[in-house]
This record gives sequence, structure tokens and C-alpha cells, in this order.
Amino acid sequence: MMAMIEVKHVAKDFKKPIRKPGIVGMMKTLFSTKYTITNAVKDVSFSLERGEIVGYIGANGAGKSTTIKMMCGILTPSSGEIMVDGYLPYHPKQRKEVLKEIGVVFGQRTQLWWDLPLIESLHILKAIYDVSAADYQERFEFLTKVLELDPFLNQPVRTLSLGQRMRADLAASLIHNPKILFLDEPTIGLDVLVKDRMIKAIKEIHRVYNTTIVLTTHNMDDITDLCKRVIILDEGQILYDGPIQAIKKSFGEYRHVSFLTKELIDLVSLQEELGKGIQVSKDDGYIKITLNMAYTSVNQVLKQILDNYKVDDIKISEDTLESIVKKIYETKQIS
Ligand SMILES: Nc1ncnc2c1ncn2[C@@H]1O[C@H](COP(=O)(O)OP(=O)(O)OP(=O)(O)O)[C@@H](O)[C@H]1O
Repeated sequence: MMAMIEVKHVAKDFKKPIRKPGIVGMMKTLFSTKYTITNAVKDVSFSLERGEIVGYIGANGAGKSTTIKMMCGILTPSSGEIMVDGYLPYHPKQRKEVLKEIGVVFGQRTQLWWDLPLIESLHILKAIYDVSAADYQERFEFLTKVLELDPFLNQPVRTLSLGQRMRADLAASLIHNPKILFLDEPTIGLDVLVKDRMIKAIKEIHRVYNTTIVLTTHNMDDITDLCKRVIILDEGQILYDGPIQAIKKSFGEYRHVSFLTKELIDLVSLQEELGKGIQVSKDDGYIKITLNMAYTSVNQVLKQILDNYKVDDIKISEDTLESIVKKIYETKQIS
């Protein structure tokens, strides 16, 4: 079966003339042949099957938006090839076909007509995408329900709150029932409640339409809630592509036991007492023990603490995806 998205050895370089200061410099810049080259994306390959949801993550400037823009046909790769449902998105003759297949939400800016009521924007999109009346009605009802658009359908987009605007944008990106949805920071700036509703709606859309979704975000909760697979990008290259569970496994062999006691504790001797694979530190009044499960167990550590100290409070935690990903960015490697 053909993959829904196939990215093959794609690279993208941006060429920018080196600017010289002042008006004379500006004139010189115009005729200059000197450039700086940014290799925003270097040799990236992956493929997505129909209905997959993948988290495309990486630090600022890693090349995420550049990849998304190439998959949407806004930018052309410097080398390599991208196929979206069998079409080249940046090919002038195939662009139109690809646009029918994709929906895009850029959290940072709206795609809607600012002064028009949402309902009118949806009507315009219906005409642009040539959606039949029956299809439009079915999707409109579904989207109005899952995204709770009713209260503000008749308001101009510029008067919407950020949460309402994001929901409106998501509805607009889906009115032509695309097979693929690109979400670039869809929950940026949203409060926890609104964010949760947005995530729920995306899940429901995926359940009903089996949409292939590429999600770019800095919010690891979104990734954990929505994706089974992540692609981690670093300086234009893929550092990891696989199940979230596997990263958690390879980095998640650490547990943290934190306890509160009134007793005076010498951290160095505590560390020696507890043995191999243990690190002891202070954390907000608590004594924090980080243990490597390859050497010891939470049970063992708990027993030692409770046998030896009078404990007022105790907490056990594991690394969150957030802290694991931070470690991966820092060490730039994955075991
Ligand atoms: N049009 C452009 N012209 C020149 N350089 C660009 C252009 N677009 C992006 N870049 C550069 O390419 C690199 C990758 O940028 P990109 O926007 O893809 O990163 P990102 O992973 O989406 O980052 P962020 O999380 O900050 O959105 C950056 O160094 C950026 O400055």
C-alpha cells in the first residue's frame, strides 16, 4: 500500500545575502554575490501511513515548520522528494490536487477572513474547495458539535477569543474533509481547559475520519495525549523516529523518591548507604533520591528510608516525556 506521506532524503537550504550596513551598503548588498546559507533541513526521510498521528518535535529552529511548509507545497525542497498521497505538493501542476488533500492550522496566525463572521468564511471555503451541499452539511454539523462553534458562528473572526479562534481555524481546515491535517502549535497560548477540549476534538475528528495528522508542538502533554509515534528533529536531522513508549523505556529507567523529614541528613553518607545507582540531592525542602532501576528498586529504597528515618511525607515520580525530551536535546543522542 502506498504511504500517505513519503519524505525522501529531503534537504532545504535558505540563501540570504550578507547585508552591509548603511545606504551604500544596502546598494552593495543588492549586487553582492556573497550569501550565508542556512541548512534548515538536511537529509530528512520518513513515511506516514493513512490514519497515523505523528508528533513532529524539536527545539526552536530545528526545521519543523520548514518541513511542514514543504509538505504543504509552500516551499520546494533543495533536494530530495516529497509525495503526498501520490502527488508532489510543490509541483505547479500537482499543487491543486494536494491542496484538496490537506488541511493546515498554524496556531500563531489565522487563515480565516478577519472581518467576516465564521459562518461566511466556511461558506467561502465550501465554494473554493467545491464541496457538495450534502458533504458540507454533514461536516458542518459534525464540526459545529465537536468544536462547539454554535455560540460564535455569526461573530466576525477578529472578535473571537484565542480559544474560539483556534477552534474556528480547525473547523475551517477540515470543511473539505482533507485526508491529512497539519497542526503547527494548535494549542499555543490556550488555558488548560480549552486545550483539553481542543485535544478531545482532534481525537474525535481522527476517530471519525481516520485523518492522518502531523502535529508540531512544544507541549509534550499534547504529544502524549495524541500520538503513539514521534519524530524528533535536531538541527535539520532526525534524531529519533519511533514509538513514544520506546523513548520512555530507554530513558525512563530512572525513578525519583522524594521525602520530607525534620532530621538532619548528610547527603553524601545517605548516598553511600543506599548504594550503587543512586543520586541524592535537595529539592524544595525534600531529599530527592534518583535511582537507576538497573541497580536497585523503588521498594528497596523506600524500605531503607522508612527503616532509618522519621518521614513526614514521601513522593515517587518518574521522568515525564518533557524531561526525557529535554535530555535528548541536551545530549543529542538516544540509546
Ligand atoms: N524563509 C527563510 N529564510 C531564511 N532562513 C529561514 C527561513 N525560514 C526558516 N529559516 C531558518 O531555518 C531554520 C529552521 O527554521 P524552522 O522555522 O523550520 O524551525 P522550527 O523547528 O519550526 O522552529 P520553531 O520551533 O522555532 O518554530 C532556522 O534557522 C530559521 O532561521
